[in-house]
Amino acid sequence: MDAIGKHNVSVAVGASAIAYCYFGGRTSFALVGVVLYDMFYSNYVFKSSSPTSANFVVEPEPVEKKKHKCCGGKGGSGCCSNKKDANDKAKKSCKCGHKKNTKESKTVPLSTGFTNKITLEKSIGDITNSTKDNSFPIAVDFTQSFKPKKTKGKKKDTSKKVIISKLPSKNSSEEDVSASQPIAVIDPSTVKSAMTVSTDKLINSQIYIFYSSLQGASLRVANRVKDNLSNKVQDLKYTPIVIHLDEIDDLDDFFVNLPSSENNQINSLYILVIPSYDTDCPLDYFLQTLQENFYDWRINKFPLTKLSGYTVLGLGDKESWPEKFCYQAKKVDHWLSKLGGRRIYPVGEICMKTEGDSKVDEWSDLLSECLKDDNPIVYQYEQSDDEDSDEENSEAEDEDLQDVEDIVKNGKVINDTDIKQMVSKNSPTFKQLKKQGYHIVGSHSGVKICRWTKSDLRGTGSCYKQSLFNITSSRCMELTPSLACSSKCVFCWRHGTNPVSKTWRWEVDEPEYILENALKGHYAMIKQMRGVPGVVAERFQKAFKVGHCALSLVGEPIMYPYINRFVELLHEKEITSFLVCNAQHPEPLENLGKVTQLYVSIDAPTKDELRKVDRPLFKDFWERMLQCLDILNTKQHHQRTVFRLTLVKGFNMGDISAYADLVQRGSPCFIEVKGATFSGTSKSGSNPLTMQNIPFYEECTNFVKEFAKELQRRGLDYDLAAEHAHSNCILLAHKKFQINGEWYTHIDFAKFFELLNSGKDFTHMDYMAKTPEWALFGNGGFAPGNTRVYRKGKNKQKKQDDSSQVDTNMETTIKPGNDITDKMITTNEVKAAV
Ligand SMILES: Cc1cc2nc3c(=O)[nH]c(=O)nc-3n(C[C@H](O)[C@H](O)[C@H](O)COP(=O)(O)O)c2cc1C
Ligand code: SF4
Repeated sequence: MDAIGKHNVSVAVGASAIAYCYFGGRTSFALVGVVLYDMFYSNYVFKSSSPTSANFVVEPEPVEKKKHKCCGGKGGSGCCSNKKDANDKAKKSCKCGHKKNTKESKTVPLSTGFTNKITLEKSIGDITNSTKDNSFPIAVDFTQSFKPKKTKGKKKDTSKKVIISKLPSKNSSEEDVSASQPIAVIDPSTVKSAMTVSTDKLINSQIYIFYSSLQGASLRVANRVKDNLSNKVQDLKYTPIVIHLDEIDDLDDFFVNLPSSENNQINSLYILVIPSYDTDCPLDYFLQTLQENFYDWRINKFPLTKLSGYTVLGLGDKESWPEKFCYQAKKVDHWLSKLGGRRIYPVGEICMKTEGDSKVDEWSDLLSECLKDDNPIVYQYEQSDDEDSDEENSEAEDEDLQDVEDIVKNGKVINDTDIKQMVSKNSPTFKQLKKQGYHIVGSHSGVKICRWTKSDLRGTGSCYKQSLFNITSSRCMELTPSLACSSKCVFCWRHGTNPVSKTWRWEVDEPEYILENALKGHYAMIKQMRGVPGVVAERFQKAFKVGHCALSLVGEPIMYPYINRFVELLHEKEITSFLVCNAQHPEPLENLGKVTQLYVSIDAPTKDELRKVDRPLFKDFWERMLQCLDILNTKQHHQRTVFRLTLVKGFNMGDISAYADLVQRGSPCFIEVKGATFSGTSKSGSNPLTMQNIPFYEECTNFVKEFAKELQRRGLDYDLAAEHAHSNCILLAHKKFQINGEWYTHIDFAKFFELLNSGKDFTHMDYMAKTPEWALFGNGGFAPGNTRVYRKGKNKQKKQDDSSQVDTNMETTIKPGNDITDKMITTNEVKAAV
């Protein structure tokens, strides 16, 4: 308002006051009306006739303003406010309008009608400036005022927050709130409704009861909860479904995308029965995935808002783990709520040692009551949730920066805040692996004598690697420096008990320690063979000098951070290295040093099939595999490379042309095709294979013949080279290993070490050896010096047919039931050997 305006208002107010005192009542109101009309009219006429009015716009002379560098209110030497005014006083604010070094908080009425409290470090200056310039509307950035405050350095408030509330319904009173709803009514205005209110009845949802279990309690409890709910809540629309978390191929199917239902009309409600383990367990991976999803910018930050609700039932042992009682259940609850899930009932914490089933029933009864209640449930969104997430975000970033090197020093963990052992001695996984015959070395490595080592010791046959590559099974040690894997292959023997992870997240043992103790463990197991009938004395003796190390067994050896040093140590002891990797870790593959033979598992030829067969943890598993193939064809081209195909009927035997594409890309020296072996169906169902999925040898040979044809049709020079019919294994080799019409798929080990010790560069072409006649494709591949044994009553006819395969050059062998007692091993021989 200008000066004239202000003057008119004063006159009007004065006149009205006098008129009221003098005339009173209506007359004074009439007078005020006349004065106001005059004021408005004269102002309008004045303005519209002004030369600077909108009708007669006169552009002001452009004045070049001096460049002013804004200090943002911080002051400092460059700030104009440091210049003194005429009275030699420092100015309080600089030209940009920022108050100098003063933080003020004022309540500013905004034109929108809201009243917001904003920190005026910036805004006041803007307003002042804008007012001077007459440039409305005022540009006030108040978005900052809603930004969660950084809480770095501030101690996290870990005290529990009550975050479930019950919205008062029209006909409900305070008394209506039953014991099953121990929850305060909250002010709905504090609720972020976009992510909160469930309007649907909970009983109309499809209930999923997830569990994770190492010893079976959680499975039992999950079923108990299911039965209780089914019995107590008559109106449940759908029967609850119990699901093992470890069996879910892709957790995203449930925790990023919700289960698909008819036209997406059915809501889902999750109940999670979660045990706790202070040792490494599959839950660690589940928790890691939830956390990663929360921080993954590609994923909607609150994917679980579409759930009608969730609740967690924790199982634990309060007596033995008082400080960590049900800690993983609480963590699961935390991440589900962070992902937008609406907690419909508080986390149950049950000590299975002291409370058990009765407490489970109590918890599930109260949950039933809660499900029956058709009042909408509200999740109270707390601003502090955002603050926490900010803090955690920066913590997570810090963790990312933490290198494996930082957590290991002389094999000891130096930052042991949350780093577990992969397989600690008191864990159920350890016990299970022991039962399966593994010798666990340190906390993440294992050795096991495979059946071919035993068989070769007894002269009853050796492994396919002897036929194809010249490995002596009785001198071979099968070892893995990482019992954990980044896949959950359907044909894997581990049946889902081993730890899984995309990256190394455990304590690390030193390579020297692993090798020394692996050899000790291996020799101890060989020693146990001394009393086994049929063991060949010479082979037994030689077995105490390991000549080969198959880095495979279970798990993913290349995940071990010191894999290169470990291989070097093997070579120093003149032990060859056969490294098998699952094509999911391109970086360590690229950095891998020389190995005797480098395998890459190609478990399926297409993205879809690979997902089904390997159930990989990585989302970009296909790209990772292709990247690994490129590395084989470039940086690692000097190595003796092998594609390992494991054929599983109904999973990966359909698309030969797609396999050929991969061969073209990776250009391996050899392609080893092997029918999957049946390792039993797991109780948990984590291994879905049955005998129907195991191909017959004939099916494997047909596949390989077609494969060779397809490769040749593309001008790729591969052909059938060798076989080990007994284990359904056939070798396709590149024709560069065929010299003068003869195959050279075997390895000259002495030459390999000679080249290695020379320090010169060498390639796969420099240490090949001739494939013996018996190993060539079509000749069966049963190694001479062995006697084939059939199980009682099985294939009597076959025994006669195969008798021709038993070589006359046999080493001293003892067949079961054969009384060549003079060839039996004496105690002295054993002592000498050990
Ligand atoms: C090696 C080991 C570690 C455990 N660590 C914890 C723990 O840290 N906190 C806890 O509350 N319970 C702990 N427990 C107890 C289990 O969580 C409890 O027995 C649970 O019922 C096991 O469920 P499951 O049989 O489904 O695997 C541990 C049990 C074992 C064997
Ligand atoms: S890569 Fe090997 S250890 Fe890992 S899951 Fe597959 S078969 Fe098992």
